[in-house]
Amino acid sequence: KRHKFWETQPVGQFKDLGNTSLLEGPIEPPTPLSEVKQEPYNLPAPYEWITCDMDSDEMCVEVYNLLTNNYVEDDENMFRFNYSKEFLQWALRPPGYYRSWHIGVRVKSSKKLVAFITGIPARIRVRDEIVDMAEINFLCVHKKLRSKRLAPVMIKEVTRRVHLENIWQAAYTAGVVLPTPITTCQYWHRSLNPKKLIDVGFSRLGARMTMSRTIKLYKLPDQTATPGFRKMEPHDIPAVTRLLRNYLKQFIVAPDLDENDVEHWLLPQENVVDSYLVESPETHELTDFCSFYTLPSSILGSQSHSTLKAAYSYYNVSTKTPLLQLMNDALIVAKKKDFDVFNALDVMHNETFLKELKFGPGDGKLHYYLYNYRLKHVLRSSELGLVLL
Ligand SMILES: CCCCCCCCCCCCCC(=O)CSCCNC(=O)CCNC(=O)[C@H](O)C(C)(C)COP(=O)(O)OP(=O)(O)OC[C@H]1O[C@@H](n2cnc3c(N)ncnc32)[C@H](O)[C@@H]1OP(=O)(O)O
Ligand SMILES: CCOC(=O)c1cnc2ccc(OC)cc2c1SCCC#N
Repeated sequence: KRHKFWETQPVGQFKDLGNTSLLEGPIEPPTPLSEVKQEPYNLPAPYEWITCDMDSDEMCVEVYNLLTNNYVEDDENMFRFNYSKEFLQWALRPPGYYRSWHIGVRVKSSKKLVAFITGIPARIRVRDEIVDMAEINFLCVHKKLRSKRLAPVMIKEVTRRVHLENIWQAAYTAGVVLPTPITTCQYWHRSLNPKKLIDVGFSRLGARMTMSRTIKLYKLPDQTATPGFRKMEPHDIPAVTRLLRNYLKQFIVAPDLDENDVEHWLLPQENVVDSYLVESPETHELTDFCSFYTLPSSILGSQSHSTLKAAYSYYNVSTKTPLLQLMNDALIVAKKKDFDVFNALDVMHNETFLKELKFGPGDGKLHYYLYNYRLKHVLRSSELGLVLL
């Protein structure tokens, strides 16, 4: 498959696979800032760049509407991600964020927003190296402007703006195969509302299974099982940071989170992110942690339902409570919060609980990528400690 754009980029190329003489690390050295292109890339005549100020509610609504109608759909066009406005503001304004990395394309005449791409700064550890990176996300071109090679221009422009901040690496995921994944993960789904998933056509009644038997199969207790299981609160930030930093050490690629990062990414926010921990009733020490984020999807082509309420496993740490029991408690609280499904990737230690907690494998894959950073070997998904939104 020809990748006319990606073959020009400093990313692992398919032709290099197996070439063991290539060293791990940056593919190209940084450019002197004076040599970074100062002006934006050219867009086709009718379009202009706009920097999207996500503090502006009006701008947020425009971004929300573009993504709601034009962002990622599954292969069967059953669902389309429907990130909420408050989720987008959370995802795009972490500590140290750059407004200039929130990039839109407008139609000059109508001022209509027709494309979007974002970056946020992140410290990512790769083995023993801590690398300042940009996490690239929300690349979206309006359905009516597809296949016009706009995406490469969007990507080059965000790259240019990231370079201007003296950052030379990036991390991103995609459902499509590009040069070259550092690992490929599988989505797993745990039904919480099996009747709805059957109504919309995602799940089918098992052979020799009635609807009531199916509902019973996925039924969860009303209360969590772990003594000391409670919602995370602000005063927990230092202990959660210690717990998470220590746990993530075991993975080859993982975020290097400090207390400011933990405060932003893991302090509960309604309809955005939920975090729970286990505080030992005897010693009051924090022993375990689990979290999930809220990402609804529009249900395309269903008369009976318009929105799927989905929870996505985020970062989980088990040091005393078995991960199986901790995640079952996460399922219980997600069900109580009326989620229809709890999704998880097979990253970190997730595969140790997926089958036992009645997750089923999805047919979608998620490929992880690094930009301008070569890894000697493809990673197993269990060697990955990074979850992107
Ligand atoms: C140091 C800092 C570095 C920062 C930058 C790092 C890199 C960040 C990279 C971005 C990470 C984003 C992560 C992220 O947001 C999470 S993945 C979600 C991406 N968005 C969607 O799937 C939304 C629906 N689809 C669309 O809006 C369009 O189809 C898009 C815009 C996807 C492509 O628009 P289009 O109208 O369908 O296509 P053309 O304009 O004609 O362009 C075709 C070229 O684009 C390549 N392509 C297609 N999909 C891609 C994808 N998901 N990543 C990267 N490249 C992708 C494709 O291989 C081809 O190049 P090739 O000819 O070489 O094969
Ligand atoms: C019921 C299980 O499927 C999903 O939750 C879901 C929802 N919305 C999507 C929107 C776009 C989409 O494009 C890949 C997939 C989904 C999926 S499956 C993969 C995500 C997970 N887990």
